[in-house]
Amino acid sequence: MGILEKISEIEKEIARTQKNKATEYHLGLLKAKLAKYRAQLLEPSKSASSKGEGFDVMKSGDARVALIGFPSVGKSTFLSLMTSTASEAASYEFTTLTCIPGVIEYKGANIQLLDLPGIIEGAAQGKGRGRQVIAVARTADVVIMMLDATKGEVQRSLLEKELESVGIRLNKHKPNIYFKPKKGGGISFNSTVTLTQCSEKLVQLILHEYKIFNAEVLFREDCSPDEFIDVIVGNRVYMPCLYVYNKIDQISMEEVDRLARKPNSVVISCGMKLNLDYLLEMLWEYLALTCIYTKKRGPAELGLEVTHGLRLPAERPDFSDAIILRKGASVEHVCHRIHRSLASQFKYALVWGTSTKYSPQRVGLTHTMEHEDVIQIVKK
Ligand SMILES: Nc1nc2c(ncn2[C@@H]2O[C@H](COP(=O)(O)OP(=O)(O)OP(=O)(O)O)[C@@H](O)[C@H]2O)c(=O)[nH]1
Ligand SMILES: [K+]
Ligand SMILES: [Mg+2]
Repeated sequence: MGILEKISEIEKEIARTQKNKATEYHLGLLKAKLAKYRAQLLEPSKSASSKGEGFDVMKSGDARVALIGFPSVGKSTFLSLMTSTASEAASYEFTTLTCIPGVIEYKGANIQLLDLPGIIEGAAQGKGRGRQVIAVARTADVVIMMLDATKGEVQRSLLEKELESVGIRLNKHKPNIYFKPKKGGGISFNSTVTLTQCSEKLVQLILHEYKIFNAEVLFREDCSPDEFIDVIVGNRVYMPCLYVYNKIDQISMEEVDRLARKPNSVVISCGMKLNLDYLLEMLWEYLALTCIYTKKRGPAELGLEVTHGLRLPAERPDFSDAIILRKGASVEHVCHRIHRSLASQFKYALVWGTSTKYSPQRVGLTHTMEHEDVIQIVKK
């Protein structure tokens, strides 16, 4: 039996097994098996033909966004609208056959936007150019799942399933489980919270399925067996995903309203250029980027003024050249971005902005920066 058949057998068995206390272990085991076979399926094949020609686009800019969706939902139209790159759009399916990069300039950041071929059900198993598309999606910071507002919700759940099956977890955080395989000592199991979905016995069963007999496991969260399997397997990608419903010019106001209220969703029309600004705002939030401006010490601050009582103006921050960092970045991150050795010469920094109580405020390397803060670094 091939792997695909094994997978479908297990999926069928899971579907027909009633979920209750008595079947809990059996189901957990089936899920562990399923994850194992899927992993085998995804192992890169040795043949060169599976390599995607035209898919190896260099990462550039401050962040990468991948456009994923069924054929003809408007991905290429969107790229051509938001960037200076033109990507062919047409009314027939599979117009786009490779990965086409463009750049969105927003709030001083360069966001790389990747247009990709449409994907269909079975993409994860290699249908169409599904595997290459999904491989690119894994490298993104945010996925935009573009949907045709005139089509039903089934497209969305099909795509979610495809991405899920290759270890991409959308809008989920990494399960808070400490897991460390050991050389001996058996399995030590602990939890800091009450567990309602996993037990020590189930955890052991799952670990045995992966031939792990010695390990330390600590649940810090009430996780499900699937989440525990994700931790064991390890190569999961936790990806923010924005669901974008395009072509709202074709549906009723009531329907637009209903879609717009869904979590993680934005409604747009590329054709009529509706709501694109709001989409950018949402995208910015999902990318969780922070712009920091630097300011040199002016002559006044260096004590060079006082000629004829004339105050020389302090140097102005350079607002044209922001340093783009991840949300939560510290002063140390800023230093590293400016120069490799700056952190080691660091004495203190002055920060103006929302991250400090006073403007400016003297801060150390561990201070957390916020969006649009201005910083001046003083060296030893
Ligand atoms: N009514 C309407 N049509 C749109 C909108 N956006 C795109 N289209 C049309 O939808 C069709 C498909 O657009 P594409 O941009 O080629 O779609 P795609 O997702 O890139 O398609 P593939 O590359 O084939 O996967 C084109 O005929 C577009 O003109 C929109 O907002 N409203
Ligand atoms: K198309
Ligand atoms: Mg296209």
